[in-house]
Amino acid sequence: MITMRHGVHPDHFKLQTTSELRDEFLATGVMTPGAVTLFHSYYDRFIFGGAVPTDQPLQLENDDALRADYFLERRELGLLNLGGSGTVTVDGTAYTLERFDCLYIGRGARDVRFASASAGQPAKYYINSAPAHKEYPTTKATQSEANRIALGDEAHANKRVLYQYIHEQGIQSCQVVMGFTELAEGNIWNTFPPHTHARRMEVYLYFDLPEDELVMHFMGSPEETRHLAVRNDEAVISPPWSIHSGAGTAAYRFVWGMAGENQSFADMDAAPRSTIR
Ligand SMILES: O=C(O)C(=O)C[C@H](O)C(=O)CO
Ligand SMILES: [Zn+2]
Repeated sequence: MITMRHGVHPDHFKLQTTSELRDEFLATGVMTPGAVTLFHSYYDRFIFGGAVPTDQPLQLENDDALRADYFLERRELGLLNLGGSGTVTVDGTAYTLERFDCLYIGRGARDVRFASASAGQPAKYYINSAPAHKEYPTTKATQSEANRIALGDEAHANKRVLYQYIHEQGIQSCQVVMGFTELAEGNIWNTFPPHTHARRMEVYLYFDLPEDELVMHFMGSPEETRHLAVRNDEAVISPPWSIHSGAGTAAYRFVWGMAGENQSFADMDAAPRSTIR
């Protein structure tokens, strides 16, 4: 079952209570052991979620909301393994994925199954999917094959490294752009100064956050910001008009995924600190 999430107008957004914002934009229970847990955002029809196989493989099930013969009939899918070793089998071909390995599965793949090597240390597959107009080849990439970008500095407590896997110069796709960012020890801020990109929506999944820590995630138009208290393995839907930044109570990692009008990572509109309210 896929949980649907509607979009809201910025004028409606600024009237929402904390509970309403959490209901609309926060996804919890993403990494539920023994289950595939998916959320469908009306922003760019982006589907995201987790698959955590334990002692039995899990299948990517079709969903009536897609009105398709199978899930990837008209879609593509990118996934990152954030947990223990596992195998993803696509139409009979098995791909072994270690932690921080990425797999892109192109439009037209009929049968996708998720397995863990050990039920005690299950794989945790984080999935991003978008409509696809063309079939690109199913492709695996390891963290060492990802494009590595060092960002930030200690003075602003935002020293971090960004790994791009599915992007214009990396794994080829129709819409999905996907990777993860890791904060250096003692650094807490991501994506600050913030930006928006009206051409693409984005989803952040925060992970590797210690049990009793949290990230205050900032969203909204630059001049009308709100925040969500986000915990480990929780995701935030970021509308195309929204900033998406966070400050943690400890270092963490987060997967970022986008879809929309283009795949130009640098196509973003900076929101200088002076404009933030
Ligand atoms: O830490 C960062 O900065 C990011 O990871 C930025 C995201 O990748 C993003 O928002 C790209 O549009
Ligand atoms: Zn962004």
